[in-house]
Amino acid sequence: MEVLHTDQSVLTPRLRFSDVSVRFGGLTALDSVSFTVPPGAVVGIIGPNGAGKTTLFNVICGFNTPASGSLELDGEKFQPRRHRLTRQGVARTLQGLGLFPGLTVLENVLLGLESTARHNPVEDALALPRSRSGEARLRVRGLQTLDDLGIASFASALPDTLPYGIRKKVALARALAGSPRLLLLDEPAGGLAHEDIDELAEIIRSVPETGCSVVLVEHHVDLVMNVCERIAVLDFGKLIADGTPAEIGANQAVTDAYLGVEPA
Ligand SMILES: Nc1ncnc2c1ncn2[C@@H]1O[C@H](COP(=O)(O)OP(=O)(O)OP(=O)(O)O)[C@@H](O)[C@H]1O
Repeated sequence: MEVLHTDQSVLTPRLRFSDVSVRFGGLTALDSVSFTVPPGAVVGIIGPNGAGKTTLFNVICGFNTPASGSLELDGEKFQPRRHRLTRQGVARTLQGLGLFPGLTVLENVLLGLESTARHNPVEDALALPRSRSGEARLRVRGLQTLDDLGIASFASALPDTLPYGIRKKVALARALAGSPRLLLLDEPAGGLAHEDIDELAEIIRSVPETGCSVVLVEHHVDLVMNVCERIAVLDFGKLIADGTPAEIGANQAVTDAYLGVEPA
């Protein structure tokens, strides 16, 4: 496949986070934080416990409203609507799995597609059930996503019967099924064995091939260093560094704040 080398700096960022501040009473969880996520890039967000990483995700998902600042998605003002996020092109995986134990793997993945499915306005107005062809299309898309992650053979299984690493992939498939523009991964390596983390790294690296950008919050620094082209570092709600993995690895302030500290 021919690879086009584009200068990312001239492209409109997939996500622009501008001067965003979030306060909880007297606590400033994010303090005028700005960074961008280029199209088709994997960007890592690291920082010690309480640095503001989850709050940053929550702003992008509309769960926390900034006191000031703004967001843009593909150059347009972005006002996240948490119940319509998938339709806005943003998907998120949770720190836990968030799978429904009573639904099969495929049914769990289809939940990720439900909210993106373009409804037929007449069917909607009359509260008619989704057409069979529409259902079939969603199932094909769900199965394709499972297949892309190498887990199509588990489509009919219940999640609790599967190893943790597979269940993690199911959660990822649910997020990817709706073909998001931006995928937020919240500590995806948590609870995974070493070999599963290597496989996860491969998957994360492959996501931009679909045109989707990734923001990765992760304590597993090796994973972040391996898969991200840029890394933003938060400490006490402030952005203390933003650069390539090599730049971040060589940054003394980052080492002091975070890299020297073994995560719990
Ligand atoms: N809803 C809330 N109400 C009050 N304080 C909050 C709330 N959510 C987060 N905080 C505080 O905001 C700060 C940032 O928290 P946040 O969870 O974003 O950090 P984090 O970097 O994700 O930490 P961790 O790595 O432990 O998940 C912390 O001091 C936290 O206690």
